[in-house]
Amino acid sequence: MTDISAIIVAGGLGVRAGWRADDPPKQYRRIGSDTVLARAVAPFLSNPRIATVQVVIRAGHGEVYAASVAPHERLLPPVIGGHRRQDSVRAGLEAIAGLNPDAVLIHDAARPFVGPDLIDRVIDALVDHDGVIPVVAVIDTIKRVSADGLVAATVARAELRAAQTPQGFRYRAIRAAHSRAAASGLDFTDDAAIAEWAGIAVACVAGDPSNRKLTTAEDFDLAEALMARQAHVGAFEHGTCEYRTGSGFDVHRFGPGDHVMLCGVRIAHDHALIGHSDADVGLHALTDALLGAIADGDIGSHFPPSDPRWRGAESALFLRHAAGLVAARGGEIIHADITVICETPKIGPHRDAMRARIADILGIAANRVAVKATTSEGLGFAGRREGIAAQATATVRLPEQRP
Ligand SMILES: Nc1ccn([C@@H]2O[C@H](COP(=O)(O)OP(=O)(O)OP(=O)(O)O)[C@@H](O)[C@H]2O)c(=O)n1
Ligand SMILES: C[C@](O)(CO)[C@H](O)COP(=O)(O)O
Repeated sequence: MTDISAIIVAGGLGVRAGWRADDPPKQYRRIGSDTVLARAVAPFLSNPRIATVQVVIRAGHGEVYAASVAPHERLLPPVIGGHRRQDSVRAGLEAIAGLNPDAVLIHDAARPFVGPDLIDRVIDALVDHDGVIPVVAVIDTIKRVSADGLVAATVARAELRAAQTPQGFRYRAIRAAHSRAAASGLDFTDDAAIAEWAGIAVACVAGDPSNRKLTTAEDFDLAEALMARQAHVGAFEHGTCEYRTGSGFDVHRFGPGDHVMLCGVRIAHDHALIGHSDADVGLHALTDALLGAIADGDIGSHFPPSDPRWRGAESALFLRHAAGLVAARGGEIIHADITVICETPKIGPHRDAMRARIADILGIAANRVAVKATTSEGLGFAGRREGIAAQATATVRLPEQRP
């Protein structure tokens, strides 16, 4: 594969990330020192196997684009996209028709954490395949939900994968497929779907969990946390850091219901835990442990139970917020350790799912998260099965704090 172009689609607005009229779209937001778009473009420009990079922008955004991405000899002038993502991709494909490359990589501007290895994996696989996409396994159980909000079915997930970008194709084949798709009036959410529809075989390579698409406001919180953490790596490397440990404890009583939320995982049970939020004692204790480590109040001071906004809230939101506060101080979460105290439900069968969920919320590896459980031998409120308690410890590394 000798002649490869990349198309970066940046013609969306970012409505789900909270875009409002007159705001620049989400791809022009800064995370750390660079915009999302600049970060998404950079690894393609620095890959010597990619001859040209074509960015597709929205009409009227030439100025904000120019302020975001520095000129580069292999970067073509931006072209204007269309109403849907697939229209923008098509505009990019048509714009490079004169170059007629052998292959094209199509990437979302909203995926700024794409790494050089992933790009190389897609290019390597294009030698033997007409279409290649990076995929990651689906970790949550997937439900099909009907219009009335009831679960219609649980979908077997063993064969499911979440598709990422860059997606690579033989240029002429995907250009023709996009052109037919445009004429068909059908909607497609990615280029592989258009390829499949047009009869192009699409192979999969390993994606990268950190190559997330920044879609919602929470995705941006996490991205900023990641950047802040990286910015302080230098300080850590030079030994100007300190370690702190925080602890947390929480209790919720049982009431009527058919499931409990524990450590971010829904477990069928003959009682529910009662609380203002989803009453996840494990995540509440860990949230307090993180807040303790940075000496920044407790879960109640950040999310007052009197505030109706937190009624029924998913506790992942509280934990993510605490992790964001650690990151905002340039900190890194080294370890999280939760002990759940209850007679039932049994925690063992759910331990790995809990660790994976907490790791995902905190943006750290699952081997930095411990979930343990104990009964209280029939003693006390937990022993009488009146509720569940959890205690947690969190260790964080912070840049040295001056008095
Ligand atoms: N008309 C469009 C719509 C989307 N995109 C691009 O396609 C990528 C993936 O789309 P998504 O994350 O859904 O972005 P938005 O369409 O901006 O998001 P939203 O649907 O929340 O408005 C983004 O890089 C986005 O800029 C595009 O080039 N042209
Ligand atoms: C192309 C994509 O990023 C692959 O996961 C995704 O399909 C874009 O979807 P969206 O609906 O534009 O967010």
